Amino acid sequence: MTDILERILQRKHEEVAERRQVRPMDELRERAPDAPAPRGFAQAIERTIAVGRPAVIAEVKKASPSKGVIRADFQPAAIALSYAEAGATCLSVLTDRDFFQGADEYLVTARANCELPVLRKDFVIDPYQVYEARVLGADCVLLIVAALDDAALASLAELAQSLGMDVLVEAHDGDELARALRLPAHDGRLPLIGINNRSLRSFEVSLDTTLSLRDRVSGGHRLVTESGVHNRADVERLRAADVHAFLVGEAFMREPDPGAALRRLFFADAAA
Ligand SMILES: O=P(O)(O)OC[C@@H](O)[C@@H](O)c1c[nH]c2ccccc12
Repeated sequence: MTDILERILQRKHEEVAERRQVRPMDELRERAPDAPAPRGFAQAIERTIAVGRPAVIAEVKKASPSKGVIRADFQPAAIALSYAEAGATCLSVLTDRDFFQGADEYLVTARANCELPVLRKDFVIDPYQVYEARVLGADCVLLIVAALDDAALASLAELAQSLGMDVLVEAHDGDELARALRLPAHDGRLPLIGINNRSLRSFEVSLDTTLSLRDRVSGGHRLVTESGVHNRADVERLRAADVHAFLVGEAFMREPDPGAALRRLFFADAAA
């Protein structure tokens, strides 16, 4: 079986090498302090949950390897605005070009068109991409446990946090979750813990992934459930299990009005 994660990571190594040629890391490092100040990604999530609302990280995603093109008429500025007006807490923007048809510009555009904190959704394997994320204005970066060894995971998380960003550390199973939970706090702030319901190896989706691991995430860690949330029953099942932060893409991106879809899924009362 072709392992999609391995293919993506192979290509990502090449891509980072290409980018370093065009724009050296020293240049990015020098520009990072001039980037727009981080908006407080984890803090926005905590504030939302503290007032009893679900924290929705709404994803701006044109296509994926498992689904192909999800949204043909793709306008990141309008999508970001629509999400913000519907009550999203944060945005997630795919920047990977070769497998998700994303772009760095989509992140810049989406962020410029609202006031929400933004996650750079990409396959981060190198400090270069962390500096790049901050220069683009990202407020949080995704780190995928399955893509990194412990040393790389810890140093990339530290770098992101030292640049003022939050980190969302993504796990798919108990072993990966244990590794994510071992990451230390930085200035008293722990990484956000993402549990991806979609296997990046087989594409299979099951909310049971989150539900079965839920109890292992406690204390100061905030759990974010990722992928495969499609209807109100899904949301209710997860909320009943004390899961209050949701990363959702496809269910919004397939609808003509993504913000209206967000409202229906999370905020409309049962009659609406
Ligand atoms: O479109 P969905 O099923 O709602 O999923 C969103 C998000 O969780 C998914 O895009 C994702 C989760 N982890 C990733 C890592 C890389 C690329 C994409 C992802």
